[in-house]
Amino acid sequence: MAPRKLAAGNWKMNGDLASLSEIDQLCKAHPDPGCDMLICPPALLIHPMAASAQAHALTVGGQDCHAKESGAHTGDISAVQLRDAGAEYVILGHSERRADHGETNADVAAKAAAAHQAGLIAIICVGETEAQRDAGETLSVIGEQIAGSLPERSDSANTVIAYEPVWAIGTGRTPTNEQIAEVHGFIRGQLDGRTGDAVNLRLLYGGSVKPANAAEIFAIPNVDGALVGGASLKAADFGGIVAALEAAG
Ligand SMILES: O=C[C@H](O)COP(=O)(O)O
Repeated sequence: MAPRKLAAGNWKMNGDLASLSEIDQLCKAHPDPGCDMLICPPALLIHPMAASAQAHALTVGGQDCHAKESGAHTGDISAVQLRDAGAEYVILGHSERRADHGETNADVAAKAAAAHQAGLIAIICVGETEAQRDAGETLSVIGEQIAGSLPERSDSANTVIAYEPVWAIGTGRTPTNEQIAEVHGFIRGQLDGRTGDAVNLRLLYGGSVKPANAAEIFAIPNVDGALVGGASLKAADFGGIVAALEAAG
């Protein structure tokens, strides 16, 4: 059976305790969603959000984790600690972490292995910069990121991949449907042979997804959901994306 599609929200460094009211509204509007619904808030909000999500069909995730389980790593959070706080997923290798914190594919693979060990589902992000796309390097960059960022024993139960072209994040620009289809088809092919169940591993598209363009994006082959930034902050916007994913079936 094909896995349920996934609407994932990444709040990035936005939101506070008062923002939890958005979660209440989202859960009330979608008490029994026809897809998996996930919000990854800043770390400080994971525990209270997970507590209010407990009675609802919402899961909560982290935005990063350390590769080690514990120790002298000031300011970092381990996968085990995320799990303890109520997280079920963790986003890893987001382009903002790769750029701001110099995370390499090997770093991402080590973090993903720790996430799997802790029982978290890793959402591993890949994507090309505009310069790489213009240079015709999109597929080779993504091939390298997939090869280097997925630890051994990655499968559809513990891993999700998000394709996020760096130039589409927060810009209002999106690739053409053909460009998304090409990259998602390519990623599916790369997974074949690496995981026993490549066909079931969920591939998300991320980058300026809004209620207005969600239905069109979800109709593209091999798009199993979205990783949403700005439009995940408000219940009404994210709810519109959830509704489009439900309608896509
Ligand atoms: O993780 C989410 C992505 O970076 C997309 O962000 P955006 O929807 O604001 O473009």
